[in-house]
Amino acid sequence: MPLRIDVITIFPDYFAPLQLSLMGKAQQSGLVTIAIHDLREFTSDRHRSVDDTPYGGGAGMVMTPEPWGQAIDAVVTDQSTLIVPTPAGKLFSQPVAAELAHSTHLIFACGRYEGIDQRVVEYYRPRIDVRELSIGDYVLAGGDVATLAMIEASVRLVPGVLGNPESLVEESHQLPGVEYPSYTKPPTWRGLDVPEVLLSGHHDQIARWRAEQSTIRTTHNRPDLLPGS
Ligand SMILES: N#Cc1c(-c2ccc3ccn(Cc4ccncc4)c3c2)n[nH]c1N
Repeated sequence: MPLRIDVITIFPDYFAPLQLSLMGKAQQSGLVTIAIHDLREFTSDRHRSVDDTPYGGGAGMVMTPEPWGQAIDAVVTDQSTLIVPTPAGKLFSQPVAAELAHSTHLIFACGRYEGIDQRVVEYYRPRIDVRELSIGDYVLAGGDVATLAMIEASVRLVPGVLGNPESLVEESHQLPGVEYPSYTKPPTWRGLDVPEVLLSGHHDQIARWRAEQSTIRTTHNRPDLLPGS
């Protein structure tokens, strides 16, 4: 059963990259199906409006609930998980990507402006799994880039999408800490040599060196990921 993904957005063109590379191959292989829906197709006024002023005042505009209700109702099933990217969401992570990769149907609601009327989340929460997710502690202009990131991180974990599942084992955020540095040909580049141990053929020594490098890198770049931190 392929993973089905429906993306609802006012900027469908943001998702053209999903036809390329690994994401494109995943769709061609039938492991994943991705459909992009223009929210404005679900409006009923001649201006195809999707936003209005916020109750309670404040800057900016808020996306009105009805177009979202019409758009989500058009694709939702009782197997759906509704993902709402928002700066206020729980942090998206590799474990969350793994959960999404094993879902049946994901609906991404890509908001813009100051976000989507909260009643959309409130309406669907009793009916299906609803997850408000953030991709990090910085502010984007909308949910589209976050959705691209979450789709790519999740789809690459769908069994069969990656040619060599081995490559999933040693990558950052799978293992405790971050991954070791990588090198390839040429053996010397602009006077810089590849670490000799990697050319030695001694697999135990290489494994030990890589573990040391992972710890050094994690300590320097992501001490928060060190065991016991
Ligand atoms: N995931 C995620 C995000 C977003 C995000 C996601 C959806 C929307 C919809 C609208 N905006 C703009 C906005 C809204 C409220 N406050 C400030 C800006 C969004 C931002 N920003 N940063 C993240 N890590």
